[in-house]
Amino acid sequence: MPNPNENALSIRELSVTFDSEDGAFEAVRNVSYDVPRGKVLAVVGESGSGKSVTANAILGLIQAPGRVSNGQILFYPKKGNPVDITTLSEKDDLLFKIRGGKIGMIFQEPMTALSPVHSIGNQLCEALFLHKSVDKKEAERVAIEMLEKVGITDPATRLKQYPHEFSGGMRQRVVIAMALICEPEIIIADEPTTALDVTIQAQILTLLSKLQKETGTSVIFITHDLGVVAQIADDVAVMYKGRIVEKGSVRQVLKDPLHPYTKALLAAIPSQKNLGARLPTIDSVLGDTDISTHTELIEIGAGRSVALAPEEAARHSK
Ligand SMILES: Nc1ncnc2c1ncn2[C@@H]1O[C@H](COP(=O)(O)OP(=O)(O)OP(=O)(O)O)[C@@H](O)[C@H]1O
Repeated sequence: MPNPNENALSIRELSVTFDSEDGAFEAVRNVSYDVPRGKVLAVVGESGSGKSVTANAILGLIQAPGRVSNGQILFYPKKGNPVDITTLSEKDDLLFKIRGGKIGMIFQEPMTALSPVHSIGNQLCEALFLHKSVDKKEAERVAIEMLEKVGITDPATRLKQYPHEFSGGMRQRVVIAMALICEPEIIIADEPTTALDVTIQAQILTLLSKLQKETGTSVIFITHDLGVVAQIADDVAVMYKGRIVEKGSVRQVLKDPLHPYTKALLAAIPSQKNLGARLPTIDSVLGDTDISTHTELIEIGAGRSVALAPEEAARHSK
């Protein structure tokens, strides 16, 4: 499994299927994307497009009636051999090491990531005990340092407190500290600011961006908001109904979106210009455009791919 591009992770032709009495439903279809080391890849798309199911597959978290029905998820650790995560079972020690250790996770809703009955300090130290060989004193020192890094004042006192004693924004800072404390090589951030109010959202995004640059961690940032993508990401993959319909660098894709769905997502971003105006819905921008017929991604050069009719894709080829 060579890795010429220095990616931290490469997904290849991944499909995830949910079986039910009514038949099989492919929630993720033939998805391929790369997460370059030290960079931020945004995965954007509306609710139900398959962003979270893909992220769960990366962590080996697809459970029955779901299954990975095709493809590979290649993790390239900085040290050691590449691993195809789809081949690991729940009993595998390696999967345990990867989940929460090499690959950290920041969820949308901080309370799902934190236990209400344990102090913040206990939870941060527990994460360290699981993945690093440290004693209690060292774990507490690292936990205090981590809380400081995420902007929590008086960390030694805060360590003894419980999640309900923190505001929503502060709780999300704790979750970020939890995700980063084992020095993961990749962080998956699944809509990490959606549950927060707008001012706090901006603070959390700035914090994430700063920490990502300081630590050089690779990030998969899941969102439905292309506005956020512009702020935080290097590359973007746009998902629609389980497939990727366009991918490339953020600069290229936002400046010159080619797929009708990407164009519709861009039109739906609130901006200074349309402040106060009613934003168009994605369906209204798409109108009668049928975007279901061209499902294969075609490479058009400069690291960019788009699912368009071949003759149309050829017009955009560089
Ligand atoms: N456990 C499950 N059983 C059956 N179908 C599922 C299950 N989990 C997810 N799905 C389906 O897979 C599809 C993709 O869901 P997914 O959660 O990945 O979407 P998403 O793009 O992350 O949306 P959101 O932004 O709302 O989280 C959806 O149609 C969803 O209903």
